[in-house]
Amino acid sequence: MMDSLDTFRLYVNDGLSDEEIAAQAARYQPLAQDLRDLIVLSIQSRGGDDDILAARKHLSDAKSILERDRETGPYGTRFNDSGTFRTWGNAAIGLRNPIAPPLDLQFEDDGRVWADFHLHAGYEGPAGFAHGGVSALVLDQLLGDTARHAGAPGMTGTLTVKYRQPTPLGDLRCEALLDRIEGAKAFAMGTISGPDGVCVEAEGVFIAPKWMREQREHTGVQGVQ
Ligand SMILES: CCCCCCCCCCCCCCCC(=O)SCCNC(=O)CCNC(=O)[C@H](O)C(C)(C)COP(=O)(O)OP(=O)(O)OC[C@H]1O[C@@H](n2cnc3c(N)ncnc32)[C@H](O)[C@@H]1OP(=O)(O)O
Repeated sequence: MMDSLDTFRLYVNDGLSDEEIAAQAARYQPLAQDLRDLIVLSIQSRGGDDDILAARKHLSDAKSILERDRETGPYGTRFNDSGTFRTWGNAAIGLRNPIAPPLDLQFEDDGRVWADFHLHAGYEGPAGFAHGGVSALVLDQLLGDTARHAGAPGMTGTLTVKYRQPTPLGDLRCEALLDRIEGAKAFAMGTISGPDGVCVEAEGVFIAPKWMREQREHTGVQGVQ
């Protein structure tokens, strides 16, 4: 089990300049998008044996190239001296993660957090609709980031999800607000909406873990992102 020390090892100031970060984003983001396209093609291709074998050979070559120089393990949270944070492996917002829809969260001054996003055919649960676990993933991230945006970052303690109507695949919007903060706990609520209105509602409790609260007491620093 990871303890708080292990967690801190995944919070790294890697000293990159903002220019270097922008160059990395420009390099790796298109790769994640290509892989997202491949996820959809894996489901939708009608290729025969020859086409699929040929495509797999290209993918195998791509894997060999990408393996030449690589890291191992999770990406963690990286930041630099100017305070640019990167969670590029994150399953919901990670710029380098093709599993992420991704959510491009918008943070408003009034505390509201929202994103327009797209769920492709790879997020299917019931025929033609989004998997309920994927909706929960989106809402967990959205509400967690809403708590963080309000200055109360924390781990999800409880996420309550109410599925009002099936969520169609395709273009969707999610939005959330902070409800209140009580000590170590921040309460946020939000929705996912499709063309016919709200499909999913959620409430979440985000809790600053004990070690983070102790760190705050000792250092006065609010904690990690
Ligand atoms: C690495 C760290 C960075 C964190 C900063 C991240 C910020 C960046 C945000 C970006 C957005 C990410 C969005 C994705 C977020 C996930 O996906 S997180 C992953 C899923 N969640 C987890 O794995 C959490 C696992 N559980 C835990 O780590 C611990 O049980 C918790 C939730 C941190 C609480 O532990 P604790 O600090 O020891 O709690 P404890 O002192 O016993 O209780 C504190 C208070 O919380 C209440 N409480 C405790 N557990 C619960 C619960 N499960 N439900 C409701 N209330 C509870 C207690 O009753 C108590 O209330 P009061 O008595 O103060 O009224």
